[in-house]
Amino acid sequence: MSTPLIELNGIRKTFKVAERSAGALQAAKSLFHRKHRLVEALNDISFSIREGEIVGYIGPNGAGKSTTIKIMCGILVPDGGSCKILNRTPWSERTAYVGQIGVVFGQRSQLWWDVPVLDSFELLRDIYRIPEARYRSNLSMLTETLSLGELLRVPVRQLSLGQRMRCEITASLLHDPKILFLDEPTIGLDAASKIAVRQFIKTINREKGVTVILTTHDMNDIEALADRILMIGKGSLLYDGSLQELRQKYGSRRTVTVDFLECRQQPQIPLASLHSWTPEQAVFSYDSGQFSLAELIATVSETAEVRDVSVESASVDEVILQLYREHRI
Ligand SMILES: Nc1ncnc2c1ncn2[C@@H]1O[C@H](COP(=O)(O)OP(=O)(O)OP(=O)(O)O)[C@@H](O)[C@H]1O
Repeated sequence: MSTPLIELNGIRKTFKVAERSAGALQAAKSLFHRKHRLVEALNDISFSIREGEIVGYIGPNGAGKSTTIKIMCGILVPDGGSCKILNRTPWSERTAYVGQIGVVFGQRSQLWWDVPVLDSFELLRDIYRIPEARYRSNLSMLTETLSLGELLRVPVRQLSLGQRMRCEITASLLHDPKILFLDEPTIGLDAASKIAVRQFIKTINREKGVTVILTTHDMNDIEALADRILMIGKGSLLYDGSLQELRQKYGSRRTVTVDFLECRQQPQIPLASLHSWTPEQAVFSYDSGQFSLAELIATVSETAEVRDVSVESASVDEVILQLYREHRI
């Protein structure tokens, strides 16, 4: 087995935050006696990632995802622990390191706001010292795949969010990075742009072997992309495994809608929860590990004649929510 490309061991990070008092008098007092509190953003985070993986880094708001990504990109220095990526320590070997990674922060831009997109790309070419031939071929591949076309001549501030995001992704890949860090890459995008971005991420992973680490709150991103999920909560790593394993563990809940010709009596099914009931329709949820749909229908049919049945499995959001609940985060 190949050695890990990314290795974090016991990473810790605490932020010191100034406390503000309410009211003018208290605010004036706090100018002289400033109170601080400590926010433990990361507490002993360890994981390793191999070349070619697509890893979804998930967790609720404030869990520590962005802090971890910033440490892995060399933007933040942890208080403790070690982080080796491509055999380098990101924050202490930044100059040599940044040429090997690509970074997209969905909420922040790496492009120069007032100049046409192409000027930003050319600046990046000079910063990363990308040979002209490689720059041209990468730019033409990315322009075509991400349908940039006319956008290249437009100043960044005039782009829509979806257009800008496609340009950000291009900017992060011009220098052929080995690893791509994506912090909420589909935030605010419309359905078509989300699908285009996801497909593109898959393509560069498959065709160029780029290792991808992405944080997201959109579980469809995870479903479409991630081979593996790392889940963080209150600064600690709580889950490392596949979505498939999670589905097996938490995804056995089913919602069943039963249409009746006429049901005069409230249907009762042991071990299933009845959510709603009218003489025409009843909605239940049940655990498919406990009994089968056939058994459920047979029991309901004892009460009234069944006209139609539809079943829904738990969505990825529901599966992830159950995982959050189990860990009380
Ligand atoms: N620069 C900072 N100064 C003070 N506290 C910070 C700073 N950056 C992050 N924090 C705190 O550290 C914790 C983790 O924040 P982080 O941004 O890593 O979470 P996140 O998982 O990315 O959240 P979200 O999903 O909301 O973006 C939070 O409590 C946050 O308030």
